[in-house]
Amino acid sequence: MTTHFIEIPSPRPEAVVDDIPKLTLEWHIQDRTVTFKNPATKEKESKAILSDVHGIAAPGQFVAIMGPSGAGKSSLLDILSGRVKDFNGSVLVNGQKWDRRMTQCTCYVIQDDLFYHTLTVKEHLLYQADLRMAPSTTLAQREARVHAVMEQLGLLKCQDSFIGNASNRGISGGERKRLSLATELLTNPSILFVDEPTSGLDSFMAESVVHELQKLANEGRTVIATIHQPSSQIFAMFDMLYLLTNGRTIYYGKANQTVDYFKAKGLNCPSYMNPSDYFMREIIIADPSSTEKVGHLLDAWKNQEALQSEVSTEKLSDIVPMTDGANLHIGLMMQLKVLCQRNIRRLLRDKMAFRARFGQSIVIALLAGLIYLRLDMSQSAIQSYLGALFFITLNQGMLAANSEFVLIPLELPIMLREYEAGLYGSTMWYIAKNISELLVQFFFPMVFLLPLYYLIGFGRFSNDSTDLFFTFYLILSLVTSASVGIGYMVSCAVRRADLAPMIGIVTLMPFVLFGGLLVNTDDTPVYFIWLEYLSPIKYGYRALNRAFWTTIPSIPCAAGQRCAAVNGLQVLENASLNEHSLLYDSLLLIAINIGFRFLGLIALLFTVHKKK
Ligand SMILES: Nc1ncnc2c1ncn2[C@@H]1O[C@H](COP(=O)(O)OP(=O)(O)OP(=O)(O)O)[C@@H](O)[C@H]1O
Repeated sequence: MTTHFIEIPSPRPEAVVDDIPKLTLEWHIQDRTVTFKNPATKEKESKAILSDVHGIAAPGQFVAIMGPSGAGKSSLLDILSGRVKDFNGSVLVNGQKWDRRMTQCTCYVIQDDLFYHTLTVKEHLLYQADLRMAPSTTLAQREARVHAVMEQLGLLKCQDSFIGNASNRGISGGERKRLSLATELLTNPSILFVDEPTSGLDSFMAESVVHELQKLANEGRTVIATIHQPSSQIFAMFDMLYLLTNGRTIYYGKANQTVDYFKAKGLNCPSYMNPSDYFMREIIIADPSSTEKVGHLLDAWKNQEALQSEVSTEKLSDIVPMTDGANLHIGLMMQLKVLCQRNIRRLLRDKMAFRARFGQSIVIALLAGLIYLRLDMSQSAIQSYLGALFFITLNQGMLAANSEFVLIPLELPIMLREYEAGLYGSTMWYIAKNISELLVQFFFPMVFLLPLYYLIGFGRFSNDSTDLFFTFYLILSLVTSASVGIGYMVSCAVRRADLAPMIGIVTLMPFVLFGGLLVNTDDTPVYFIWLEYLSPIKYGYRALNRAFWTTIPSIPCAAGQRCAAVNGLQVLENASLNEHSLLYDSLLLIAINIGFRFLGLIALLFTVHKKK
């Protein structure tokens, strides 16, 4: 008989790990129907994406779910892993209903490997161990576990390499996939759900990742993976094959018996052809003749469907997950600490972003400093000073908000993934982000202000130039922080890196218009007054002006000349900037900052709620 398989030496049961609870998963799905709005007809439509789908996966088995595109593979995996609960039918673990405790014995390895690219492999795993492992574990135990999973998945040699991303080359695609697996293995799960572990990998990398999955199954775990176009070598590593087409099961059984099964149904896989390619071609529904052929195959499977795998006898009540069911989550303070530490480390590591922001601050400061270099105090200079102070406030506000418009949407998928894995609440992530990034909001205003202040010479007319400098610095830091608050609010609400900057600019523009220079406060239309109250630019600009002009006792005014103002106080009065004290504006900057951040949190909670 022609063989379609290549023998791959496999690390069989001698590697079985005793302390993994043995879990058998059994599913009987009558149907899963989705309702959606048809964009063409604008009508609501229902579509059955899975019907009459049954199966069983035992400990030690590596089950591959395959089928043409749209067959329902990911939908099935979502149901089996408990991510989707809206279906008719049941999913049982060792014969009992899936409960929350069991979730701790399973993991879901997603297709998109999402990481903070400036962390190293080992750092990423250590933070994950801090977040995932039971609070009763010691640091030494967590480090030992991280070392063990790195060793298990062949990541030791790249443990100190940056993970990287598309623009900063880091570890390879295969290593990223293995890192995704390693992350989930930290808690030693019994059942692994893996969504397309080989996508985007070359054949060698794909094989090495599937080999790791095979090893994990051989250790006594139940591994269920959706796989696209496996090579013959990869196909030979599957224990069980679950073939779906059009939302229905067309075959489920031993992978190495598939060829014989289909041969008996009249589909003889040609010698030396990859069996998976052959089946995919034969079970795809493309035209009326294939509809009829596939219909016969579906009926044939239905007639002989018998799930023979043995159900594990281990009782669910005896199973103690490694994460220690009673005390799964680390405390809130520990979550906050780990999230803050991780955020600070990844930000400090992002040297490119740091240099770009640093360079941007210096270049703009030098440019503005040279334009307004050592301005004299004269009637014509009043306008220039007002312009310089507005530009300084505007620049800090715009730059600070702008960078957040893009950064949060890029970070949200990582947060959502970790949130779904139950590592922390979204509020805790947001609080940690707010705290850990505060330092940055006080650093860059200093970089910007230091050269600019002395180039323009704001302190020349003051008795205490240093005091004025630090007043300027404090105001600019508060403007920066409030603008970051706007950035958080907009990006948490919009959630898309391509749209958030556009919406962000539209949000900022009214704050700029009513910032105090372009429209005199006394001339603001009544129906837009509320925008003035929310503008950090206005409070910042007004506070800077008050700090500066109160140091100007007189402005030269020649006899017969029409003078706009003869001292600083008059300038403030003419521009309607004399209404409130510096403390008042500073407190309002803090208040709107808290308000924007609070709205950002509400938007984030809404995003998370919608994802559920
Ligand atoms: N929420 C939804 N609304 C509308 N259609 C959906 C929804 N979820 C899934 N589908 C449809 O159900 C079918 C199965 O989708 P699923 O993603 O499970 O297929 P798949 O086999 O994983 O496909 P692929 O291999 O291309 O990823 C597809 O036709 C898909 O368009």
